[in-house]
Amino acid sequence: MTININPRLTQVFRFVRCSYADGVAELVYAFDHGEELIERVRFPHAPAIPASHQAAFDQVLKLLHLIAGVSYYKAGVPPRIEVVDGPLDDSTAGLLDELYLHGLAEFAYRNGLDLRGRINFPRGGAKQPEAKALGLPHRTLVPIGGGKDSLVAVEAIKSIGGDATAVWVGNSPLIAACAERTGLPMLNIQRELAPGLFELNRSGAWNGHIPVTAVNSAILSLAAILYGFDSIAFANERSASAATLEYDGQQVNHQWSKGYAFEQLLGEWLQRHVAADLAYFSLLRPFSELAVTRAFAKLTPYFDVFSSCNRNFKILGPKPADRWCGQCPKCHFVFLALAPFLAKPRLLSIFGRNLLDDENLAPGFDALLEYQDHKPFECVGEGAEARAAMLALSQRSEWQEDALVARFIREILPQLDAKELALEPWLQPSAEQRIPGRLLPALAFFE
Ligand SMILES: CC(=O)N[C@H]1[C@@H](OP(=O)(O)OP(=O)(O)OC[C@H]2O[C@@H](n3ccc(=O)[nH]c3=O)[C@H](O)[C@@H]2O)O[C@H](CO)[C@@H](O)[C@@H]1O[C@H](C)C(=O)N[C@@H](C)C(=O)N[C@@H](CCC(=O)O)C(=O)O
Ligand SMILES: Nc1ncnc2c1ncn2[C@@H]1O[C@H](COP(=O)(O)OP(=O)(O)OP(=O)(O)O)[C@@H](O)[C@H]1O
Repeated sequence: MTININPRLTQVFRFVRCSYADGVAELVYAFDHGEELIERVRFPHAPAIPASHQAAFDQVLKLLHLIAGVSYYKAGVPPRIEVVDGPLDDSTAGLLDELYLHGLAEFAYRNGLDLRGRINFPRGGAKQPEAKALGLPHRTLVPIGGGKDSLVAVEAIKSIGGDATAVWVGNSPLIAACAERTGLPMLNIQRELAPGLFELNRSGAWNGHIPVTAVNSAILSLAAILYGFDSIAFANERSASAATLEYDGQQVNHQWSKGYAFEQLLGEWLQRHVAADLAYFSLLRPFSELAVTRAFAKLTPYFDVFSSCNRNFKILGPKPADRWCGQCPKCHFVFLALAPFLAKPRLLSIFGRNLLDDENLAPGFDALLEYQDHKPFECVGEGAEARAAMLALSQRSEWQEDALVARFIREILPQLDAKELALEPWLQPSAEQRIPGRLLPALAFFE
């Protein structure tokens, strides 16, 4: 198929239709009346949908269609959004307006666009009846991302004997290896972006970051209804709610759909519109990145399979030769955040090198510390927690002489207020969370 359209010049982004049959969801979009862009999500060994769950399933399928549209909408950001099925009820339109505005905030900032006032999902459709409980089985889907966070969530749930399944979207062998290592039952859902999107990208469409956690969340919500799970336990830490930067009065957060605002919006929408007994939440919400890395440092069986380096997860193009590229902000941050909690030789054996002894990486670590730069557009912790980790290392003889720790002691530390650099407060949980009561005992894993 050849897409003969410049999406930047289009007037309308259309949610054309969505359907589901035999384990495959089809999500169809178009710009103006141009060719259809079809994304497919494949659910393996999909059981028949019980009649009592059909309405709930249809609701989530529609929401998935609306959420996954963000990958295509961003290619053109035309002035109008049309939902061919008719206008949405106000609460659904509100959720989508928020998701597209904040989830695309980094995309807009980096492309010099201002999406405020531009994203208006059609509203005014009939109010939906309140969803009832479906009697979903007490089982938890635990999404696996290949990195440390989801593995900590897995082990916390295992520590209380929770009935859990490791689930992932896409065909990353690295994620599959992590899922296998958990020893849990596994579920791998495939997602195929419309090939036309890559053509549009090649011919000059707008491109940039999208809130991919929202897409994965909608896919897993559909899986929960389809296979019968009453809970979806993401591993999004507290630090994910902190903005990357502020620009023209707007917060820009690379991780917006990992943050608490989105968790509340989607979690409440699912309980109201889909099933009163479906819980969507993050098990790691009370914890900072440093509290999570401290917990992960004890999980040695995962050290030779996990990677937080996002370069492994590209759909197109080459993957890094090593699990850790060593060049990106995720590699830098995870190295720094694990260092206070792991024996140095162990850490170096995970990464295959000492990133803190490489002067060429100074700009990368400076950005993490928010020193002369803003936090990188990546899934990294807050600047203040990176500074706390660096201070902890600067007080340890085995790290003090490494190039970037020595530079921190010499150049950066004198400009900081030492009282604000303690590590201990970062290890304390905060109260903000939406974890269901039956899984709350899993938090003891972090003590
Ligand atoms: C792996 C990665 O980081 N990809 C980002 C990168 O994409 P790139 O062009 O280098 O290659 P591909 O990943 O192969 O993607 C090709 C194009 O496909 C489009 N696309 C891809 C996935 C998708 O869900 N929707 C899409 O539209 C896009 O046009 C790609 O160019 O750069 C892109 C542009 O900035 C990013 O959009 C790619 O990010 C992926 C969506 C992705 O999965 N990224 C996660 C690793 C990620 O950023 N996770 C965040 C979660 C934050 C959140 O709020 O959800 C995090 O870890 O902080
Ligand atoms: N392909 C995927 N399929 C399902 N869930 C995913 C996928 N990628 C990421 N996630 C989930 O999204 C959330 C955020 O991802 P994130 O990358 O922060 O976590 P992680 O990979 O577990 O840890 P790390 O921060 O070390 O990369 C986690 O709950 C993770 O499991």
